[in-house]
Amino acid sequence: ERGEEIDRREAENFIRLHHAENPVAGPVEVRLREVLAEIDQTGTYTHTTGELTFGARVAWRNSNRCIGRLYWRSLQVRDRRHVDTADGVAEECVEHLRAATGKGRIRPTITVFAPDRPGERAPRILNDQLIRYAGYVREDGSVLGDPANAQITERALRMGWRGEGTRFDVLPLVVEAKGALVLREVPREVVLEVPLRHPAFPWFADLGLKWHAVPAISNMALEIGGVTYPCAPFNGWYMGTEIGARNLADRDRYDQLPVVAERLGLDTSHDRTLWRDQALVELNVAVLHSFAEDGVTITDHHTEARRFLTHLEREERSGRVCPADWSWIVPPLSGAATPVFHRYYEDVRLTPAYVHRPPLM
Ligand code: HEM
Ligand SMILES: N=C(Nc1cccc(CNC[C@@H]2CCCN2)c1)c1cccs1
Repeated sequence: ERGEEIDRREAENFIRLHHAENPVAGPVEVRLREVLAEIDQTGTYTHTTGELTFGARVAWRNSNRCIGRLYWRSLQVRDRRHVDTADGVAEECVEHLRAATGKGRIRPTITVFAPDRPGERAPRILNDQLIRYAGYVREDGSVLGDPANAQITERALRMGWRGEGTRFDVLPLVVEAKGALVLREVPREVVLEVPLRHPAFPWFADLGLKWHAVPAISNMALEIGGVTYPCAPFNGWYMGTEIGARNLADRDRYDQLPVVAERLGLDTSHDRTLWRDQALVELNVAVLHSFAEDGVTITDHHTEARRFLTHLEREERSGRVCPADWSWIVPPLSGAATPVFHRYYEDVRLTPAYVHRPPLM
């Protein structure tokens, strides 16, 4: 079958956007004629590397749930559209982590693999992120590690993988392409981690908590001008609250608030003592302090909120709408203590875009 028919209007809109914002790309009519002719002949068209790079950056600029868009122009784009085997994709994901991590100076990077082609499905990474901690479900239903990753952990175990059995076992990549399913360990040298300690409480280090430096999303598709790239892992750096207010705090994640509150000597007998809130703050202080002390890029929610409003004002000065989803932009800790809380946004959907892929059946 011809795969989904490329929407000619989407293609034309994107080519016009590219030329409007990049005059160096030359006369738009010439490129438009080429693209529309290629669609007529083959049912799709191939982006130039320049178009792909611009498209990936604008898709970030259009991401209405992202607070970190101020640096959208600096996204590093690794054009790997010629890579379409499971082994090739796994290898390039490892190289992506090496390139993006540095020694802690994290570089926002995306690797774009082969798109869906008429008659040939694109490769897919089954992990939600390139670096994830295993979640082992035990007989009594409790989970050792990250409960959010129980399903992919189960799949990896069924495929023969074995972890060390700690709370922070890095999962292998599971990649599917051309009907093959491949398991690939992520080499330790490309997995930078930060052990968590607190500047004022020596006992904090004894909790044995740590987190990985690089968040790299591998379960979203990149849509540019009617072409879908289902396999396009991208990374930035963390905002501390993601680790301290969600990953380590949520009850269906590492559920560490009661542990931290106990060690703080708080009265946890009633919510109204706000023991959860006090534990949250100290957990987030520990995350920001540990990353900064190890020279690993991270941002706090106050700084990031200010940067986002700077970005929004710049976009409006450029005559563009800056779409934003209030419920995702406002941080999960101290919302009203940040400036992004105290205003409205336009939650429109623009393309190019990063979209959630339909779940694999
Ligand atoms: C450079 C530093 C960056 C920071 C600090 C940042 C921060 C964030 C945060 C905190 C979220 C909400 C995540 C959640 O609550 O689970 C988010 C969402 C998002 N970010 Fe960014 N981001 C950054 C870079 C990027 C880059 C490089 C891209 C893509 C090229 C990107 C695309 C997105 C998208 C698509 C979402 C929404 C995800 C969804 O709908 O599930 N961000 N960002
Ligand atoms: N800092 C980051 N955080 C981030 C961005 C997009 C998506 C996610 C993961 N979000 C999924 C979780 C689980 C449900 C709601 N939040 C994290 C980045 C990840 C990749 C680039 S920036």
